[in-house]
Amino acid sequence: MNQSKEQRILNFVLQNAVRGDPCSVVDTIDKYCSQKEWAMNVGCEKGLILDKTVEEIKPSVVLELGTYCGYSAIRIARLLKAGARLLTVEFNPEFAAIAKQMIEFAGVQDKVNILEGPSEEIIPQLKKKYEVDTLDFVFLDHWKDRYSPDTILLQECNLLRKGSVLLADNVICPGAPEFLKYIRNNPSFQCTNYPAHLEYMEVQDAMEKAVFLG
Ligand SMILES: Cc1cc(-c2n[nH]c(CCNC(=O)c3cc(-c4ccc(F)cc4)cc(O)c3O)n2)ccn1
Ligand SMILES: [Mg+2]
Repeated sequence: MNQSKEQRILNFVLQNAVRGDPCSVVDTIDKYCSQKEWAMNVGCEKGLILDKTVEEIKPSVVLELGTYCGYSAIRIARLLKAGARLLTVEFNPEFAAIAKQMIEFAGVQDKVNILEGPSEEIIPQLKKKYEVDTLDFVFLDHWKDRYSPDTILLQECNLLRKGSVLLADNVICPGAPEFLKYIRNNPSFQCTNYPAHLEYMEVQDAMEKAVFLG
């Protein structure tokens, strides 16, 4: 049975990156996806915006929606302080299996917990099943039409506290118009837009940061 693109990306990392070195895994994925096969990793340009946000917040508990191959999970985990943890949610079992191997190869598995399933099922389980009190940082990178319903669900589940930061990928391409409308008209959020390009392409994209005001 021929390999998936995600399997090819993982194999390229296993053969070309340095085991235990998260930066080399990230750079190797970017090299493959810019030169050989496009893939929906956040990429290096938007990845720097993600890095700066994580370094600013110094979060203890992070939720990522949309793991894919684990590229942004590795970017986030490499910057987390000792004892901090990342919970990342992936809907597709094949992607989750690839991400698990990628995260282990990068050596950040002790900081990362991959939760398999749809976000709307996992979010209501975070407090009781995953012992989360509140989330310091949420990276939204999953199905774009789920960004606003899941932001509402996070509030309903009391998972946000004053100062919790949301960062959403792809608000221009593929686009999350409903989310932008919701979050920018909501007085409980302070929003900032970060124009960028779609990963590995000369196509306009942007990230949106939203700080929960409580
Ligand atoms: C419901 C639920 C869902 C998930 C979930 N897990 N994994 C994902 C991946 C979602 N990501 C994307 O679809 C995505 C797409 C593009 C893109 C594609 C094609 C183009 F032409 C241009 C741009 C670019 C990106 O940067 C993206 O992030 N969702 C997890 C849990 N619960
Ligand atoms: Mg994305």
